[in-house]
Amino acid sequence: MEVENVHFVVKNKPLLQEINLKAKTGELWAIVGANGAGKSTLMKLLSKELVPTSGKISFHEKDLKKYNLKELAQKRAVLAQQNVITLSFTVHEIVLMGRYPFYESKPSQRDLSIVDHCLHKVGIIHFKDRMYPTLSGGEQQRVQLARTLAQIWEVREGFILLDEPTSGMDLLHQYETFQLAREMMQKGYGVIAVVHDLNFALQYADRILMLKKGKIFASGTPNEVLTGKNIKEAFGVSVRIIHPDDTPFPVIIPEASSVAVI
Ligand SMILES: Nc1ncnc2c1ncn2[C@@H]1O[C@H](COP(=O)(O)OP(=O)(O)OP(=O)(O)O)[C@@H](O)[C@H]1O
Repeated sequence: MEVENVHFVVKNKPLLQEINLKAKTGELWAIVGANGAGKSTLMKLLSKELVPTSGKISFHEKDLKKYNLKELAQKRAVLAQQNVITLSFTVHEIVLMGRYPFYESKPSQRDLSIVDHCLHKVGIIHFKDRMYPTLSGGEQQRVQLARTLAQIWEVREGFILLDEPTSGMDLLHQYETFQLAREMMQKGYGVIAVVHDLNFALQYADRILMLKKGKIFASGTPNEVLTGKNIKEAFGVSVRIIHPDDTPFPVIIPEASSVAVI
């Protein structure tokens, strides 16, 4: 997935400017930045929910504009930031929606077994017959993750776009979600995820794109991008980055004295 000099403007207000990104399959990109930096807007452009005002986005070397939605749905899956569903669908029905691009009127046995497999994978098979609106926020998020996986499960060189995939999840499920994202990446998928927790980004991403006020502030490996200086400038928080002997990655700790009490 390649983004070349993309700008996105709404009512004369530039939300994104000069965005460049080249994400390959077999790579996990984390998009980080303060609230309002433009992360979700970029994810919407990557998923074709929005169209750039100028610049170009290509997917597998073809202009994203030239894909129809079904074709795109068979190659990439999106977990959006907001997934409000109040209708009385069961968990199974929601996850089966991930298979819609692959069947006409009736799901095949294969579709149904992929759905079960993804429900197992995300640890929610016991919710299969529950009504979706009765689940907690974190549980609903796991259902949406299972739907996203079900959509992409048999796609070769597919892309998974995750906008805050762990929002509402407890610590264990956050870890499991990032492990799963890495597992998918190792299977040959491309993964691009908006990540708020910089320690998760540091631990799990291959590459990081840091946005500030709609522009790229830094891009590169976690160690290159997640420096104390960059974090201070992009988030307004001083941090200490420590290197414990018993972890293979550094740990970012906010300096309490630098955070203003609201
Ligand atoms: N349709 C719109 N019209 C005007 N402003 C918009 C529109 N959509 C988004 N914005 C603004 O663009 C900026 C970027 O929004 P975006 O949702 O991409 O931020 P974000 O980095 O994902 O933030 P968060 O971390 O809070 O989810 C915000 O200031 C938002 O208010």
